[in-house]
Amino acid sequence: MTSAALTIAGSDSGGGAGIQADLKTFQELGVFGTSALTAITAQNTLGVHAVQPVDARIVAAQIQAVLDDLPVKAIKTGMLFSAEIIQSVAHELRAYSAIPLVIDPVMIAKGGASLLQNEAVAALKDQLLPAATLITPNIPEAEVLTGQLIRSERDMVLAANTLLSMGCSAVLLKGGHREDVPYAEDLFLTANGEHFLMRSKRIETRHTHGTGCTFAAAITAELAKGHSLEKAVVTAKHFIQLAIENGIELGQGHGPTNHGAFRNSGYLKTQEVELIERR
Ligand SMILES: Nc1ncnc2c1ncn2[C@@H]1O[C@H](COP(=O)(O)OP(=O)(O)O)[C@@H](O)[C@H]1O
Ligand SMILES: Cc1ncc(COP(=O)(O)OP(=O)(O)O)c(N)n1
Repeated sequence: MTSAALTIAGSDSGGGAGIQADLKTFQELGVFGTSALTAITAQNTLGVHAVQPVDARIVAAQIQAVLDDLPVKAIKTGMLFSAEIIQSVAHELRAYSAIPLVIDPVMIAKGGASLLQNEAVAALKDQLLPAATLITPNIPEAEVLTGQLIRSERDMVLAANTLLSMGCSAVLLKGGHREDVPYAEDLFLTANGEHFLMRSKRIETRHTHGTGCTFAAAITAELAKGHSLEKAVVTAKHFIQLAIENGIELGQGHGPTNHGAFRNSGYLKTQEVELIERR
């Protein structure tokens, strides 16, 4: 039977991030995509022009409708916007704790627009993070969640450990925002003590819109297919590397990545990703 995955996220009218990126990624990786919309953004490659949150009761109803009927094998959250929506999502997912949950704690879009209200950070930490199989913060998000500055690989390890202490089962701290190194390096750490770095060549490109959403969606799709968390994060790193490398020439700002590049490569993993076991 085909596996389904559920994304609980905001809509990006420009198609590069949010629910659109998630559904394209699910499709590319052979998983049936389902969705619960949390917010509508008027957005393009230049930035976010407007945000309209969806009523928390409608968010809950969408989640119920999907989970009541479809064979969802993994769930991802993206833009959640408010404490009310977070509360409603946490409540709905409580009965489905056996399904792997990937939380991408989306806070700020590349153009600087806020996608999570400041007063919702506490709700995210208290109500949702402890339920996560994996959280995938970027460096600014990890700094907000931990209150720690992250400027080096050592800082990444310290912050990832602080995030684990908040109750999630594993952390993938994404290093795309680090400016001190010529590579894009992400740290994976589990509550069982497993840890490794995934390092890839940093690509000089404007096509980085939706990289975080796409990466977390690829992990979710691989989990939905039954792969282990470790295998899922590695395949997803290859997926995002190829998607960035083959970015699509659209828009005037931060252009979209190419969700079809991994399939077009014959699902081949790229030589650009190196796995580094940490001592
Ligand atoms: N210029 C780049 N070249 C290669 N990989 C990148 C680049 N920018 C980001 N990445 C990778 O894309 C993924 C998403 O990371 P990041 O950009 O940090 O997240 P977000 O989109 O949430 O800010 C990570 O695997 C990161 O290492
Ligand atoms: C609707 C919506 N959700 C999430 C994001 C942020 O996506 P991300 O992958 O972090 O990429 P950038 O916005 O940083 O390019 C979004 N923009 N819109």
